[in-house]
Amino acid sequence: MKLYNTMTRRKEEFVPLVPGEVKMYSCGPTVYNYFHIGNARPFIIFDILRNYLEYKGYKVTFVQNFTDVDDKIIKRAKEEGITEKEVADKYIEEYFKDAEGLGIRRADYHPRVTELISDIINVVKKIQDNGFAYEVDGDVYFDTTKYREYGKLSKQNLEELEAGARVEVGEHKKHPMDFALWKKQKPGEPAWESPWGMGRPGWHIECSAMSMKYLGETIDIHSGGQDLIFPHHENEIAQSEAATGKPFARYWMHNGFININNEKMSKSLGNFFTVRDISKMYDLEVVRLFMISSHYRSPINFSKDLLDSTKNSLERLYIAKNNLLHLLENAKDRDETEEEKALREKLMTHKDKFIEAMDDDLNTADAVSAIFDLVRDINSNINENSPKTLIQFAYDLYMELAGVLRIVTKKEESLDDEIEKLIEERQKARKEKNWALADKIRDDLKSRGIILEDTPQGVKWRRA
Ligand SMILES: Nc1ncnc2c1ncn2[C@@H]1O[C@H](COP(=O)(O)OP(=O)(O)OP(=O)(O)O)[C@@H](O)[C@H]1O
Ligand SMILES: [Zn+2]
Repeated sequence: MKLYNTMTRRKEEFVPLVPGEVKMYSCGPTVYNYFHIGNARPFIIFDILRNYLEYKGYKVTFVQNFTDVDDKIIKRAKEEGITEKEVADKYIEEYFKDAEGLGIRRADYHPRVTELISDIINVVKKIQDNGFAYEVDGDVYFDTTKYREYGKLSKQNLEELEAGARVEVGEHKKHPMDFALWKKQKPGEPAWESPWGMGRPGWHIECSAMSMKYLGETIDIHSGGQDLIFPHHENEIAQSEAATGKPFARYWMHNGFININNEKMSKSLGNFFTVRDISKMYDLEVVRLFMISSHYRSPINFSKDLLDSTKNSLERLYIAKNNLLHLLENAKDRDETEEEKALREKLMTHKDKFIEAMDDDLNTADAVSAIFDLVRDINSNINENSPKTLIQFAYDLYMELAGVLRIVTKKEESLDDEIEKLIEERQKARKEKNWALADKIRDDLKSRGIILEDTPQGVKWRRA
């Protein structure tokens, strides 16, 4: 498999450090809000990378952190009159709800900064002992001038960076690009004891410490959004390599942005849709399919129109799945003809295409196309006259590929049951002359592509 490595700026053959095992770390959310569609992109993409590596037979250990102490969380807690822990607990719980809706599995470890303070302090001490950090009145800074390779990920050199840098008032660092490993407590802020007095970790150090704790000093893949290349990942590399003297991560992967009107979707610009808001209008599986229909490094311009067309595409995938299930129920047991055997071969070519695409730097866009091509061939070649073995083969192949991307995962029964239940509710509302509720249920179903028809035999439904 080839992966694009930001460190070398080219696609490289992926070779894990230990054969058969992959250790990967992805920078997780700062938990002071619901996460938005832009944030969802790395969560979905790197979860798919993990699935795919497992599909290929690797044993994967995956870590994604929660930043649960930082300026934004402290601000949020003050605004709401609650503790930082309460803010973080709430949004971690909400993260898991939305992530589940998006089909994202839990990582093997989801460490939180506040639970690893002593590990973080130990890494800061190591960096200081190795001569790469200095203390000024309770703050500890990383000395960028001591780390010769500073800038190697973002391809910038220290002199140029220093020329453009600004030192904020109140900072006591020796060089403009030095950054905080440990921050002295300010009044009213959460703080922990340390060799440098009461304080809290800087942002970058948490990922170095967590990655080392759960995955070891050198890991295979480190990932996040493109905005993290500098300074976050550059600083993670400097800290980690200063602490251990070993390479920190072998492959650096970065996803492109979700934009709105060609501008990055971000909390600070206010141009974002939270996953939670979108979940009120769309099944989140639509968002997942939308996200993986582009290559992860390409920018995506987000629009509701795109979501609508993705919704229709997903519906087509479900119809094909349900057709196969219905065909299976009544299928004949008979031997396959030569032509039917040849069809198997033809269907398998789509699997080859799928794998070729995924092996080429996780090209989910082409992988999704391969699934649609497969579905097209299934629809036009498999019918009620097909033998059971062939229908089962087509169904298994389809579900195998969809399963790697974790799409088309819902069972038909559960969908049908839910619709029947809503129809009953609507009948009850009509009996009670609650026309508003009855209309609302009909319209909600319509927006999901389910059309109700009142017939003399009762209410019937069909897919639009
Ligand atoms: N518009 C976007 N498109 C793709 N990825 C994004 C986008 N915005 C943030 N990310 C990624 O989301 C992940 C979670 O980051 P985090 O919770 O720190 O969000 P953030 O950077 O604070 O968001 P914002 O930029 O909206 O303030 C990071 O990997 C980050 O690179
Ligand atoms: Zn990080």
